[in-house]
Amino acid sequence: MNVAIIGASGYTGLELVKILITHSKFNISYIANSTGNINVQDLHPSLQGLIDMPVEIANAKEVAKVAKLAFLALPHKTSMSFAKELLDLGVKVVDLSADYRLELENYEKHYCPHEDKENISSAVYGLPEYYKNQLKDANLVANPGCYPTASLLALLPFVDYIDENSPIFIDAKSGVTGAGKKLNEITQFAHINENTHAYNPFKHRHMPEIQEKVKLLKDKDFSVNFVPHLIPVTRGMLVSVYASLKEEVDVEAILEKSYKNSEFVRVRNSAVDIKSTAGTNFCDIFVARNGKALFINSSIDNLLRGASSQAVVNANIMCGFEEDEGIPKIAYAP
Ligand SMILES: NC(=O)C1=CN([C@@H]2O[C@H](COP(=O)(O)OP(=O)(O)OC[C@H]3O[C@@H](n4cnc5c(N)ncnc54)[C@H](OP(=O)(O)O)[C@@H]3O)[C@@H](O)[C@H]2O)C=CC1
Ligand SMILES: CC(=O)N[C@@H](CCC(=O)OP(=O)(O)O)C(=O)O
Repeated sequence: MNVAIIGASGYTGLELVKILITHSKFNISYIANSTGNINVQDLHPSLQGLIDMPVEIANAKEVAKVAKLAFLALPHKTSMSFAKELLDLGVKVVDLSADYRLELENYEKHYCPHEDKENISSAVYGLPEYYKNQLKDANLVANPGCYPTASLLALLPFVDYIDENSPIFIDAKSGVTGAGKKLNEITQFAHINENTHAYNPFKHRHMPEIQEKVKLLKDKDFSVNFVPHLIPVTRGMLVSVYASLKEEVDVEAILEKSYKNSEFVRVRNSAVDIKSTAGTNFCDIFVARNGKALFINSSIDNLLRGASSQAVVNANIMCGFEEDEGIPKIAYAP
């Protein structure tokens, strides 16, 4: 099946190219960014000798001529205009941005006015462990944010057992590629090298995404206290959830049972680390309990399980292919 990658000059766009080059069912037929006029090998020298294609100036009508599905690795706000046009032209869309992740009211409260309101309700949230059936028939998939992916996979199995009257804290740490390739002050080498800090505590736009999905999936109005941190690594994300249980339950058994059929969640018997998932679609999770105090620990690669490999898993499910077709599983460790 021919597919397009729009936003191929960005960090997640490059990861999509790398995965799709060796995918046995998807064939890259169109690659674009905002300027075009370059070969993909010159855009990304790491791809030299592996793929020889022009990079186009993104144009939905041209996509529809050559591809049946498009991956949008674009900033939010930009994505929705392309998605709307592509869907009208009969092209399936996997959107890596935030544009279709939230219900309309929540989106407009935390982002901006939405320009494609009619497609929001048909978008399926692309967390395969919880939305697989809906994904099979989807034409539009909203790929989750990297922080919500790692946080929800850790938190959801325990939602029914957590005491809602005690605060729940999600402490999350991301490598700098999480911020995309554009320059900004906090991702500059001189700032983040040998440095680390929280940002947007309790105010990050992924907090409402986590809360909304807990409500939709578990019918619980949890208030989560989400604090992201930037750490001086290129890729990787570590999440630590702290909460109180209603009673002392067997948390390891709950976790095992939740993911016993999930190939891409690995239950670990000791605290997780980011190198063991870097380069893969795995989410590693560990849980521990001290009386009623609960600690859940998850790790993903922000660019892969947090974005591009999860996007390809979603596309596999949408197109009736094996879920793990072409999906990276071997970590970059050491
Ligand atoms: N980085 C991460 O870990 C994660 C990112 N995401 C989301 O995925 C999306 C992509 O992220 P990321 O790869 O990091 O972003 P980057 O900033 O690295 O890349 C953005 C891409 O979008 C392209 N682009 C921007 N505007 C246009 C336009 N008008 N027309 C065509 N192309 C355009 C850029 O092209 P050009 O070079 O021409 O400017 C570039 O290829 C974002 O929505 C992000 O929030 C989601 C989860 C994790
Ligand atoms: C380190 C860093 O800056 N991370 C980004 C999140 C990246 C991501 O996955 O978010 P979206 O897909 O919702 O953009 C941030 O905090 O905004």
